[in-house]
Amino acid sequence: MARIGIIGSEGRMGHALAEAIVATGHECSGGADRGDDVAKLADASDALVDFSAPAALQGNLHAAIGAGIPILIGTTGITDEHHLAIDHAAQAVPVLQTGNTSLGVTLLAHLVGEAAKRLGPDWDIEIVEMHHRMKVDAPSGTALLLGEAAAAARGTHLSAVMESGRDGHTGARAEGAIGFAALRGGTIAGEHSVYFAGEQERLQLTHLAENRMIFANGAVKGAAWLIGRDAGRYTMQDVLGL
Ligand SMILES: NC(=O)C1=CN([C@@H]2O[C@H](COP(=O)(O)OP(=O)(O)OC[C@H]3O[C@@H](n4cnc5c(N)ncnc54)[C@H](OP(=O)(O)O)[C@@H]3O)[C@@H](O)[C@H]2O)C=CC1
Ligand SMILES: O=C(O)C1=N[C@H](C(=O)O)C[C@H](O)C1
Repeated sequence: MARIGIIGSEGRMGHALAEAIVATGHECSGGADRGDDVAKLADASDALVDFSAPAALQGNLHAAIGAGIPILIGTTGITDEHHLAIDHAAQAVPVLQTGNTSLGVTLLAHLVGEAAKRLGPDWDIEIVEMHHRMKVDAPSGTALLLGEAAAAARGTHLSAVMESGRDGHTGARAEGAIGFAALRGGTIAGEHSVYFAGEQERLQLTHLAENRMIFANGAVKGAAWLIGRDAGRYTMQDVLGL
């Protein structure tokens, strides 16, 4: 039984996470929201899970380091600067950052890498995602994670090949580009499709989240797995053994 502290506890994921923690026999050590003392929550916890906002990230990492406990970061919309801060924190405590904690997307990322590797550079890669009307960041963290998996399989970095937000006279698609499109509406928990478009044929890999409990359950699994690990940066692939 682990004591798990929730950052962003009043949000959609915060509520789902509280439910998942109890359902899996763990204990919720409390919640921290805007203006609350995260260090106090960290002191009462065996692990922290962050589903809040990028602005809170640095303070959350400090709190985890101060208490000497692991932290799982599920918050999306984070920048290169945030990633550097995560790398730095991972020298002191176990840190897992991911745009998606679900089993299905973790496996999908692996499949996308395989497809990108085996199909080769002639197949154009496009990633389409759709989320509920309240989502504030685009492309989604999951879309970026899938794009990174495809780019890595092609021996490059997503930042070098990413095409996002096409509008107007864009010119032809750049060779080797990985394109992104983001749709928003309704109450959709999360849909991601990765298209591999070749000559006269197309492969489409899709994940449909029917309920955000899949993210909450994965986050609890990840947080519990981090407890007792050496300091370092971990992934959901590590947790699920994929
Ligand atoms: N990795 C994954 O598997 C998943 C990641 N996510 C990501 O998790 C994040 C949260 O999503 P969701 O729950 O839907 O969003 P919500 O907006 O419903 O919840 C976010 C919560 O965090 C609070 N918050 C905002 N700023 C801070 C801060 N500085 N310190 C502490 N708390 C703060 C918000 O409070 P207030 O209302 O006052 O702003 C709100 O209660 C998003 O980035 C989302 O993309 C979501 C699902 C799965
Ligand atoms: O904001 C959400 O809701 C979600 N965010 C994550 C993302 O940005 O990919 C994960 C999931 O798709 C739901």
